[in-house]
Amino acid sequence: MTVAVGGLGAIGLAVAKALDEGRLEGLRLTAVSARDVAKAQRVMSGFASPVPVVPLGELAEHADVVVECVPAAAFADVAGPAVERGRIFMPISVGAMLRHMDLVDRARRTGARIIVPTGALIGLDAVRAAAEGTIREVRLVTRKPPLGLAGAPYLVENGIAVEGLTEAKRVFEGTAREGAAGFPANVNVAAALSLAGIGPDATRLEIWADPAVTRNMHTITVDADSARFTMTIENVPSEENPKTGKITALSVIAALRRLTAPLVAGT
Ligand SMILES: NC(=O)C1=CN([C@@H]2O[C@H](COP(=O)(O)OP(=O)(O)OC[C@H]3O[C@@H](n4cnc5c(N)ncnc54)[C@H](OP(=O)(O)O)[C@@H]3O)[C@@H](O)[C@H]2O)C=CC1
Ligand SMILES: O=C([O-])CC(=O)C(=O)O
Repeated sequence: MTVAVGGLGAIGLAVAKALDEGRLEGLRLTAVSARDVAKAQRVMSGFASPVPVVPLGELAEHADVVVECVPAAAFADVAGPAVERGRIFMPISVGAMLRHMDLVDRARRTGARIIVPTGALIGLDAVRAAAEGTIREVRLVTRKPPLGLAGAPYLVENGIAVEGLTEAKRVFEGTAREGAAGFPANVNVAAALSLAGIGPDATRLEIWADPAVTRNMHTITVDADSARFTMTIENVPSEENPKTGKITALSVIAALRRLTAPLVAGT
């Protein structure tokens, strides 16, 4: 299968490198997109097989699988053409996906498939299994260093300051949909959890700005007729973008690997 990657930042570059290095059996990188084309070409000069840098809307013309790794604002430029051409579309700006759920109906029509990786979160296999039965409650508590949240539209609109905090402060409580809208660069994990489980309006989210933590921490709690579980992940920030946990790119790589692997484990 051929793969195109939109965005060569913290996540996209790691994914493109894994493909270029031949670490994903049966998958080959054929195109990338970047805002700064000259920078992308410089970065790829170290690749075994550099590929064309094309506009986001053209990625789908170059590959069977289109991976979106751009800021939320550019999500639709990648997503629309990929789904329209019937590709496998892998979004990572999952908060933006919630505002474009019409893509699911379009995918049904074109034969495209939208595969949302677990990303920076944990346990979506168990959430999906539980959702085949009856789930009573899904809750996510996200705890981040205050600077990782600074500038989020919800904080700005509500005059909530996170600078100079000496103790943890709960800055948001609401639904995953409201959280994804108010914190577009921060809680993609809440959006992914909601899509795996009971949807963005029923999934509850709390966001804490906590000066005592150096990692992005996410705890999910699920109460279902089949099981009750609580899981926490503590994400090491990536060097390129401290808002993004290192495990996010690895999750995308693992999700790509299962597209062609002869054996896959996990739901
Ligand atoms: N699902 C999850 O669990 C997680 C999701 N995310 C989300 O994933 C997305 C990517 O994150 P991350 O890799 O850390 O972000 P970065 O900011 O590190 O990288 C984004 C890249 O997109 C490029 N870009 C921006 N605009 C365009 C455009 N119009 N055309 C082509 N390329 C463009 C930028 O180029 P340039 O460098 O030239 O500006 C940059 O290289 C974000 O939306 C983030 O919120 C993050 C963490 C976890
Ligand atoms: O924890 C992370 O790496 C990033 C995060 O919360 C998100 O974007 O949802």
